[in-house]
Amino acid sequence: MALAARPVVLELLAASINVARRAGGIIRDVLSSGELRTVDKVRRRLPSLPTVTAVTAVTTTTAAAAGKADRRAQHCIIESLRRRWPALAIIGEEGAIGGSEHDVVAEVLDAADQGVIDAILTERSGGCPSTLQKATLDQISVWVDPLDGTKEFTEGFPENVTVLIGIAINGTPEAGVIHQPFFKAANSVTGRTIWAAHGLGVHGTEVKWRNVARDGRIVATTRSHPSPAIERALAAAQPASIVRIGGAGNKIVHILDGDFDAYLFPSPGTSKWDTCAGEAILRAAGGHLTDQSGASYDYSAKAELANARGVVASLSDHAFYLSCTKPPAQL
Ligand SMILES: Nc1ncnc2c1ncn2[C@@H]1O[C@H](COP(=O)(O)O)[C@@H](O)[C@H]1OP(=O)(O)O
Ligand SMILES: [Mg+2]
Ligand SMILES: [Mg+2]
Ligand SMILES: [Mg+2]
Repeated sequence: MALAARPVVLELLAASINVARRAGGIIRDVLSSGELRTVDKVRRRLPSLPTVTAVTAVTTTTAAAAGKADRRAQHCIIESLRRRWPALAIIGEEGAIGGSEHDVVAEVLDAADQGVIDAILTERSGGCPSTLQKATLDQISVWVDPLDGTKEFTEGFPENVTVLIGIAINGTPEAGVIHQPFFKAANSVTGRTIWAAHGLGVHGTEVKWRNVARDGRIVATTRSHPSPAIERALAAAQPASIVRIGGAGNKIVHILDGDFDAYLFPSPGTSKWDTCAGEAILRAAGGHLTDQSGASYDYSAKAELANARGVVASLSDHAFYLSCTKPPAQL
């Protein structure tokens, strides 16, 4: 049953699911056609089995290929959305770039995606959450990271790569899409798209909460941007194990999948496009993504781009993880 007038933010969400998937296909194409080099075997920890490391050969690609994938994926996302909503505030990591018409999605609204959202709304008692119903285009800002986990993309860990599209209403992340171009599903389909909206729940994965009391804490952080503050916070968390993997979106997905409990990054380095989508999805699951003091970031179109006060993300126990990032008491 088509809704009378779909809220613009839900049309935008359905379109974002579609273009994120298309951008993922572009990234896979660039990797498969890029300059690939197979480097020596590397030992890496498996997130689901933190005490086990696997030795695998990895295929790397060049920074030029990563740049090309970044630019093409961003052009696909931003140009496709802008054709439908020319006045929409969209901020992309790669800045103002051109691109080929070939990468633009002519019809951004995929009927199937829109149908899934319509069905959720129809089944939801009370209909559409008023935050989503009332939002007007001028209140919306969209933050796009076309390829998160760039370093890992070039160093042979493509499974860390995600496409991130975050949708904020009056500066608060209310809907988001995280697409994993290299996710291998059980039915060997490549790619997975996780999305959520305020009050409509999380879709594309079944959110799992770990039993910390029984199994101990598993905490994740950066693989490629370490700092002493991060090491202090990890020590303070006294985790059963630590996972060091790339990508902001990737770490949010692993929290939702129940692979670990928190993402601790009490350092500058990430930007609004790294966290807007993940924050919206975590919030829809009942979790939190804040700065290291527990304050929310502002995602309105004119907000500062940098997450200057770090990132702490969790499904539960957020106050505990914030306490781990406190600087050592002044001696
Ligand atoms: N110092 C930094 N300089 C540039 N980007 C950073 C930095 N630290 C983090 N990022 C961005 O935040 C993401 C999460 O960080 P990490 O992977 O280290 O956990 C990175 O994938 C990268 O996004 P991107 O790859 O889109 O440039
Ligand atoms: Mg990023
Ligand atoms: Mg990026
Ligand atoms: Mg970057």
